Amino acid sequence: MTVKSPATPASKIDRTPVSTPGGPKVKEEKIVVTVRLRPLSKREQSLKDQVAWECIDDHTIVYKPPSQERSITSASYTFDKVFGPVSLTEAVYEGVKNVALSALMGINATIFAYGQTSSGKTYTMRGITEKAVKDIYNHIMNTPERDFTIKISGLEIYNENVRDLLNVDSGRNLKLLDDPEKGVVVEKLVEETVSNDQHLRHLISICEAQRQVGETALNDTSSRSHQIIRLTIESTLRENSGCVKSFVASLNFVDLAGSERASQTNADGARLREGCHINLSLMTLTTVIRKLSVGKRSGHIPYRDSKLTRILQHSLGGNARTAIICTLSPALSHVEQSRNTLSFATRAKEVTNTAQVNMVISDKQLVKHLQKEVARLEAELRTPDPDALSREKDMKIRQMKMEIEELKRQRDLAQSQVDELRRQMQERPVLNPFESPRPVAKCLTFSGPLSSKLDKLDGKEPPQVDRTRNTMGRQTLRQSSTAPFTLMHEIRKLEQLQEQLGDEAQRALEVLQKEVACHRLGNQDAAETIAKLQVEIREMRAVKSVVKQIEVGDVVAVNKSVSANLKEEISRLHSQGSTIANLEEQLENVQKSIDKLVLSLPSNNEQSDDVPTKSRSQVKKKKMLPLSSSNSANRQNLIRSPCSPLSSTRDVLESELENKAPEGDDNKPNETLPGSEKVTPTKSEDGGDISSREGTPCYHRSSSVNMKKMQKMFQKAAEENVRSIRAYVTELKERVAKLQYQKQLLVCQVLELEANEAAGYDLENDEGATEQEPTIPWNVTFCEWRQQIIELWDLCHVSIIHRTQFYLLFKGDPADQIYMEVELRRLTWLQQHLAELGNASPAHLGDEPTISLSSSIRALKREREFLAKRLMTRLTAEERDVLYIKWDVALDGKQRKHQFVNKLWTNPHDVKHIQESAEIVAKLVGFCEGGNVSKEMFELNFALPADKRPWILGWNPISNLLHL
Ligand SMILES: Nc1ncnc2c1ncn2[C@@H]1O[C@H](COP(=O)(O)OP(=O)(O)OP(=O)(O)O)[C@@H](O)[C@H]1O
Repeated sequence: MTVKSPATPASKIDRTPVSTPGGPKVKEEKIVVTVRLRPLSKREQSLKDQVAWECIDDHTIVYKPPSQERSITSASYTFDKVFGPVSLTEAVYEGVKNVALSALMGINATIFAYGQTSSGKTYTMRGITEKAVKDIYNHIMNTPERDFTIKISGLEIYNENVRDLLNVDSGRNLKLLDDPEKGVVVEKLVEETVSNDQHLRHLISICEAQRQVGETALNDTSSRSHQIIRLTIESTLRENSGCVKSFVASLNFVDLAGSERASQTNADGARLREGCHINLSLMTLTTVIRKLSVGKRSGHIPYRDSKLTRILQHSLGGNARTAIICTLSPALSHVEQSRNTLSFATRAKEVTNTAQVNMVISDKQLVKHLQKEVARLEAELRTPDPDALSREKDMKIRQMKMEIEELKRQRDLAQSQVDELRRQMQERPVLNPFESPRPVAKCLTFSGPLSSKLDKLDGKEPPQVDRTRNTMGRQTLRQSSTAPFTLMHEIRKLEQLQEQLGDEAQRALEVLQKEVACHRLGNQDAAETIAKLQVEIREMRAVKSVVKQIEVGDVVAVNKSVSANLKEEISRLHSQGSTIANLEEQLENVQKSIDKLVLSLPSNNEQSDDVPTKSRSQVKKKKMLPLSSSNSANRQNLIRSPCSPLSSTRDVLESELENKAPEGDDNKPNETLPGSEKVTPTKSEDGGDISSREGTPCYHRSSSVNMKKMQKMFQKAAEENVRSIRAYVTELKERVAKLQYQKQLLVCQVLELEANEAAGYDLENDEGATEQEPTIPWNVTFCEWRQQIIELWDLCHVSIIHRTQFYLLFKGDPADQIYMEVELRRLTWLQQHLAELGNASPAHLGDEPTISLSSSIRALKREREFLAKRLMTRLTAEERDVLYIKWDVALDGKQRKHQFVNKLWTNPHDVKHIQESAEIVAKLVGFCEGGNVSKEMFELNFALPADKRPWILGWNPISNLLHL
């Protein structure tokens, strides 16, 4: 049943155009032009007309006159597609299908047929319309998520009058109106809503039936009007989506009347009049096309000169995709008309349209939607739907179940990680520096991604690195794709090792305490030192307990939630930073105390020749007595701990035993050890009774020869002990520094992991890819990393003193890997940071320094000025001249020193240049290769990564020390 809605003609649809986000997407596109050459008609055949045209390929049609017509110039025409006499309408439709179906996506489309009378326009357009209708409905069937509404209107322009083909009663001449939004609209034109494809076909057939047709000499059923069938296709996402925007577009099927010659059509009377109107409007169309083909800005386009061009204005160089099918008769008798058609087609090829997706909000639709929504809410308020409530409850329960499952999974994962950790810890007993046969440095072993690296630090394994470390960037991302838990796991392990390190330090101090205890009895300075050390030891214990408290809390936290925010984790590490710094400070103090203690040792005192005899004898007594006591007190420990930092004293002690050195116990002064002879008090060197003079009954008697020997022996042992302790403390410091690096590395990984997550990297895939990468030797990686570092230094305008220091210190030792990696990561981050920042001023946060390209360049300039000054003080005039000559600085040039210094570290790709620059800067600054600069100076500040800036300032370069 036909649903007519005369009250809502196309021109009256209530709609508001809506721009697509970011403005309408306008697509410029040329009109699609195809040509269809029909077979000779029966009439033409009967007149023995000849075929004058041939489609030589899919795009080219050629005029091929019969032999007697050779005088006429042959010509060829090329189009988007040409179809020969045997081509089916299906094929022709395929050539314009895309244009037609654009209307389903909100893009206006027009397909029209142009050609002389009887060339096959109606024949072709019928087929095209039929196939388009079929495809439209197929699309609707396959797009259930959208609601489609199709409306149809039909009109003809007959003798320059517009008629409604669906409502012939509306009048013979409908008015054209200019709508500011929609352009030209036809007043009172009926637009019928289509219920289905059959309905649409039916309505189309009504239009065709209503069209003016007349018989001419060329065509029994010649269309005497231009026919426009317009489908308006609107589609909206289905109601429950809540979307009120719709695609809306019109699809025009235009079957033009054929151009004709009165002489050929034998028209007279009405036919002649029709022909005149037809030709007139087609001429306007041709003019419009011609003008458009040379560019839209070529002046006035006479759209208004005919109703046809007015109505089709959007389709001609406007907001529509347009396809023109030019139909041709192959007959030689129509060659001139065919040439005209091809000429029109050639012009049309050059016309550019600007189609865009049309979206509307229908006010009615919007109001309807809102009304529905209000009604639903009201209904809900009045009577809450028990089903809806229970559905909601079910959904929540399902959600909670899923969350519980996820939490369980995370808990199990955490548990398995903890178990694994435990297992590893059991397999690898905690190393006691006093019991382990291995050097203490070997305590730094890790499992997981860091383990190999740290093992390599020990220099045990062949120095090979993962290829993914070959370069930063993508490889780094892969490497950093460690799961958050693994990272936290690593952090925990580091903390455990840190605690272990604290224990070692503590034990070392205990030994030290015992060691120096002997001095208390005989040396005032030593006694003070001991007191100080004891305070330090207490403080260090306090530090350790703080660390422990934090760690215990965190282990619980880890078990509670594996997916805890990694940033919080880093904040926590940051808070520990000061604790670690305290520990280091304590170690520093201990070392100072030890230095002081060494100075106070008898050997140092002995060197003073001007010590009065009595004092010297007292000193001797003082040094002798406590030493014997000390060694006896510590002997068991030392013998038990062959690899302790005091292990070097072992030989001494053994030799002492071999020499049957006197033994005793402070607590059992009068007892002799089992098996030893009971000795009587003896005179000391100066003839006095030691026990009586010192008032301490615990000293062993010996001959003066033995005593001397013993004194020397114990003195030597004491010196060695203190030296060992000092070395050990230094080592501990280094290890603390390394731990700091490892933590920093983890922080980097966390940052990268977060960045990766934000960027949506498929970490698992990346990990998979990483596993397949073969490993490459460390020396190769080192060279690559160093080159990258040098280039990044240059890009980021890093201090050249820092570069020099770093370059000279890290030369490829596998143990340097961590320093190299941290530097590379730091610089990579810095480069990105500077690139992101551009010329913008960096924000200030509190008192912390800011980094920008300009500030870095300024700092580097200041540094070069400093070095230029040093050039004058550190080098002789001759040395300077040699350098000037070598570095191409004119000896008589102005500002030679600045010129020279400005050349240092400027070519990151020249190895020789880099090496020489480093050597010169080292000389100017006053440090030699690996000399007075320790790798520890590259210790990183452990800073909160949320800000990140302290990290990029992280190194403590010597330039800081120089207060540049
Ligand atoms: N490709 C074709 N194959 C076979 N027959 C065709 C083809 N094209 C057209 N014809 C036939 O040629 C005749 C004229 O076709 P048609 O009426 O479509 O021409 P027209 O261009 O619409 O003419 P007019 O402008 O006078 O209306 C018809 O009988 C039609 O069946």
